[in-house]
Amino acid sequence: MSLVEVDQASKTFASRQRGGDPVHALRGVSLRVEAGETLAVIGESGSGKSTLGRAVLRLLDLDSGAVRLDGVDLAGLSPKELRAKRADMQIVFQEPYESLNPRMSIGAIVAEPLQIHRSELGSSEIRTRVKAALERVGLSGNTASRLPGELSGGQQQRVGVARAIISEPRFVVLDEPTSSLDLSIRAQILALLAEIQQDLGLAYLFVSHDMHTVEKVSDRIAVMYLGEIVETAPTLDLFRSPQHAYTRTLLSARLSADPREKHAYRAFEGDREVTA
Ligand SMILES: Nc1ncnc2c1ncn2[C@@H]1O[C@H](COP(=O)(O)OP(=O)(O)OP(=O)(O)O)[C@@H](O)[C@H]1O
Repeated sequence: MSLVEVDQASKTFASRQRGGDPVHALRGVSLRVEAGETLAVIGESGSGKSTLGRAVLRLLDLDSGAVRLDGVDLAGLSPKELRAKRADMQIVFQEPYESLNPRMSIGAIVAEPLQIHRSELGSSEIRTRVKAALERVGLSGNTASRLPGELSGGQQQRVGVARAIISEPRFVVLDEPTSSLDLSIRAQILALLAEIQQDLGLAYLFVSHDMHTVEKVSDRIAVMYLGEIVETAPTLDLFRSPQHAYTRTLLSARLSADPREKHAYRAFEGDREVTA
């Protein structure tokens, strides 16, 4: 049994445009995440990566399919049981500032998961743990009294990481955790995430559109294209011998993550590119 198992997950959204076609964000996606590993999910913008990350944590409901943590189907849990499971699975978002309540102190933001999942802890124990979590991510304990707007982007993302790890999860979804940051800061946050993974034995689902990043951080890579996983392989194998045409296109660096570019008109069927 794997730590996280996703079986045949499907999700369709009504179009955001009036009269538009429904969007099949996930089409029968299956994957496994083992304890302590990093599985990267890579694909261009709109391929369904964030939807998958949220569905895995049951932050949104699937139309069909199942997500299991330790073999337990999350859809079968009561709200109370799901809350308890959430201590074990957390998320770090792409835009740190948007994911932090601007009116809450950093201390209150980082303490929140403990207040939800460990309500038996007293306030002085919570303060001690918040300080330790902030220090663990390279921030001083007195950052707790500051507001998100007073911090740099990199510091804000460190707060996002502290909030994700304070409940001692075993699985964290990293939804493009560095793509809004400057290049020099990106490397620091990636190094921090790797250290924390080692220390805590965490498993990551690392959502990204950037092959260079996932090459550095992942044990295995799942490639998403139009709501489907077209290929999953250990990182080295995927780079050495990509099986699917879309993976080869991603690797050839002809493809950027910008959907306005020409590649958006490329199409892939089975394992080959179909040119119009
Ligand atoms: N709540 C929603 N309502 C309607 N459509 C949605 C909703 N959420 C996502 N979508 C659509 O589903 C598809 C997949 O979106 P998703 O955000 O999962 O892709 P992504 O690969 O994470 O892209 P990005 O890297 O741009 O975030 C897109 O076409 C998106 O517009």
